[in-house]
Amino acid sequence: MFRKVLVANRGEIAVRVMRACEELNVGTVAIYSEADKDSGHVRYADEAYNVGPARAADSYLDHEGVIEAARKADADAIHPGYGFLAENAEFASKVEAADGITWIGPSSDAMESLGEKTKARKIMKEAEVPIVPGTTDPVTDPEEVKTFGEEHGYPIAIKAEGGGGGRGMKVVWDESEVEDQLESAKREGEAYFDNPSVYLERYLERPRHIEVQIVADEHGNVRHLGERDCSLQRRHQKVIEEGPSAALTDELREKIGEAARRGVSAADYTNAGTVEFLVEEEPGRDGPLGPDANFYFLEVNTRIQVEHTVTEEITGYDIVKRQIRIAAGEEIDFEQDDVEIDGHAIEFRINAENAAKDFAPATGGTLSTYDPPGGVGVRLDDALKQGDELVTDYDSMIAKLIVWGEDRDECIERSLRALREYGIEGIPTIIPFHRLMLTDEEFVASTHTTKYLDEELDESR
Ligand SMILES: Nc1ncc2cc(-c3cccc4ccccc34)c(N3CC[C@@H](N)C3)nc2n1
Ligand SMILES: [Ca+2]
Repeated sequence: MFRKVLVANRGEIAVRVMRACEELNVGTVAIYSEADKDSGHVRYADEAYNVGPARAADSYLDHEGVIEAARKADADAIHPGYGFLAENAEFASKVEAADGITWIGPSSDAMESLGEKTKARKIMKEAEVPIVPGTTDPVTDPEEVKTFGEEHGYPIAIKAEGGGGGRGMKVVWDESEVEDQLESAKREGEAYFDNPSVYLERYLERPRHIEVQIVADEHGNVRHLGERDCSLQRRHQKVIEEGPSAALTDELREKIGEAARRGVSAADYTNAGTVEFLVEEEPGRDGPLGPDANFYFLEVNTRIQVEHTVTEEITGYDIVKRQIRIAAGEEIDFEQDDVEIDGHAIEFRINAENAAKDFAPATGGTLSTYDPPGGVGVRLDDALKQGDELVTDYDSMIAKLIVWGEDRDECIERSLRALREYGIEGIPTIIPFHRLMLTDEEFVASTHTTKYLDEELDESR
């Protein structure tokens, strides 16, 4: 086991990783930028190193600065958290090459191959994981798109090979849009991902977005820890995640979980990761998806995710501790059949944004009141205390409220109670928005699909 881990991140996820280290009797090292010198993750760590000015590129994203801090602290491992350098294969390979410092995450090779969407699709196809019908090689000219359209019909998704997350997708609704959309997809690919290559997929109009949590050790053991339903999104921004998915039958759950295991094994993937799928409601069917509903591989997230907490609450496994233990060479000590999903959990991202002003991020302020909720089934992952100054140099998420209930209804009731107890004054947050969502009948009926919030919000605006 490691002696000391440097957490190359900030905020709630930095404290989350340090809590796992504490339980493993591993020392904790924080890094911070000028903007974070009084922040919670610095307070929590055994020791802390300033890595530079507020600008992320000169601090949290500075490869050499982070590795130098690990050297100074004599840390023997680095955990990247999510965001920042978590999926940066180049940084991972620098850490792999740094003597005496272990990268807590998948190998840089696995990150490389799964980060390139066409390569990932080839690997999945080989492993007999269903992929969204489309190409596994890049397309370059409009004729190829039109031929695809004749064969598969419209709409077509044109995706950037280096894309993922909420970016890098153009939807072509009919043949007349092909030239323009192909050109803009290539331009965006070049601009955002430094890679103009694009590929095609049939565009699924009302899919559910299901993601499967994976843990895999360095001895060939791969387990899935069930799924999370992230269909409630706003402009590709997740605001509420939950698990298990009310839309899946046990049979479909098993099929999707086994497909995820096969896929990551084929990619020689290790540590924690998430396999994203789109699940297509059967035409004309309502309610839970039928046993032969179609599910398709979308992409792999080669990092711990914000919403890993939902899986921890319904399975009881501490995924971050598993990451650290796997990176230290330990074998996974449970079988797939030991994994049980118990109850229901919902995670609410607490963003310092003003929902009434189109979710505009807060521009500053002091947490004059900070009263966290508590009680049965209520978990709060944050790095805040009353009186803290809001740091606005990075993303707007300041905490995560995760609620567990014996079933989804109890989880919703308990969430409403926790959101009522959660007192924050001095900055705007989206807590009122979450309270509203929990009373929305489509949410409660859990029939929403990925386009839900954009439509809902557009109507309500
Ligand atoms: N062929 C095909 N059909 C429908 C899709 C719908 C989406 C999508 C669109 C809008 C919100 C989403 C939320 C979660 C997951 C996916 C989406 C989608 N995304 C959005 C970003 C990237 N993660 C992939 N790809 C899709 N691909
Ligand atoms: Ca190394």
